[in-house]
Amino acid sequence: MATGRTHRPATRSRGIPEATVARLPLYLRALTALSERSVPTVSSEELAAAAGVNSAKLRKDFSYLGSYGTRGVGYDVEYLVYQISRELGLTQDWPIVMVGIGNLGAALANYGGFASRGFRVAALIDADPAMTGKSVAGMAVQHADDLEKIIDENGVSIGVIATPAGAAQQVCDRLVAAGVTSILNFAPTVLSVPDGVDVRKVDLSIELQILAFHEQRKAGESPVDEAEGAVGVEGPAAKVTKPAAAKNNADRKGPDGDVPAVMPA
Ligand SMILES: NC(=O)c1ccc[n+]([C@@H]2O[C@H](COP(=O)([O-])OP(=O)(O)OC[C@H]3O[C@@H](n4cnc5c(N)ncnc54)[C@H](O)[C@@H]3O)[C@@H](O)[C@H]2O)c1
Repeated sequence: MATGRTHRPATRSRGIPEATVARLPLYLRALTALSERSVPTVSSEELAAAAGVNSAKLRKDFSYLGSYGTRGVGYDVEYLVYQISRELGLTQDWPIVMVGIGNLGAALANYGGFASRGFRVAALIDADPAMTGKSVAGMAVQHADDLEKIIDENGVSIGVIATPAGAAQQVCDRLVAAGVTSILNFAPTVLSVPDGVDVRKVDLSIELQILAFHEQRKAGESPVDEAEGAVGVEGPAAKVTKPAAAKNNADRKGPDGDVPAVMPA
């Protein structure tokens, strides 16, 4: 019988804000680096700087975990690593399946960072019969016909979709019907899922488009300059004034300024 598939993140049921949940991996990454250097304690300021977060926000975030540190000493690094890992559900094994083992799927399968963070790639699945049995990242690719069986046998609750956009919804529906309750979607399409299923979307081209927007602003070429003289450019975007755009840009920066590369679906 499959295990773990009805697990919901305890963090939400315990009332930790989503924004705090989204920062926990940043703290964990910084803390893991400290732990690897055998640093025993860290101040909120040092940890905030290492995680790229404002220190007052960090203290507030940690208060949700019931972790307040010791005045003059700071936070115990090992204990915080444990606490945050537990809060994120990383103290247990999460088998994942990847569907669509083309260029991107194969690259993801070869990425060692999943396993080191507790995500075991249980199966690689592709619909192309020519891919079946092929070795990718040391695993034999399995045919999509067996998707339901593979999910059941491995107790999978997290699926990664790296198929073409046109196939993604159908793959998603099959994953969900088979018991998957969390999906990481790389395909450039919006997925419909029933209540109780979480979808996170990664789209690097959107990130590049946002960077292009800011590059354009830095170069002092706001669309409004061109729009004013251009024919047929209308709409709210063309009405943005330069100072407002500059303010928006400034608002994005600061200690928490990075827009996460993984956007909520
Ligand atoms: N999110 C991002 O930042 C990002 C970056 C690159 C690519 N992509 C997207 O990722 C997807 C994959 O890109 P790619 O370059 O690897 O494409 P690809 O064509 O190399 O690979 C797609 C694979 O999916 C398989 N496939 C098709 N239908 C399937 C189905 N129903 N079930 C199982 N497997 C199926 C194909 O056989 C193929 O092996 C595309 O949707 C692409 O747009 C996203």
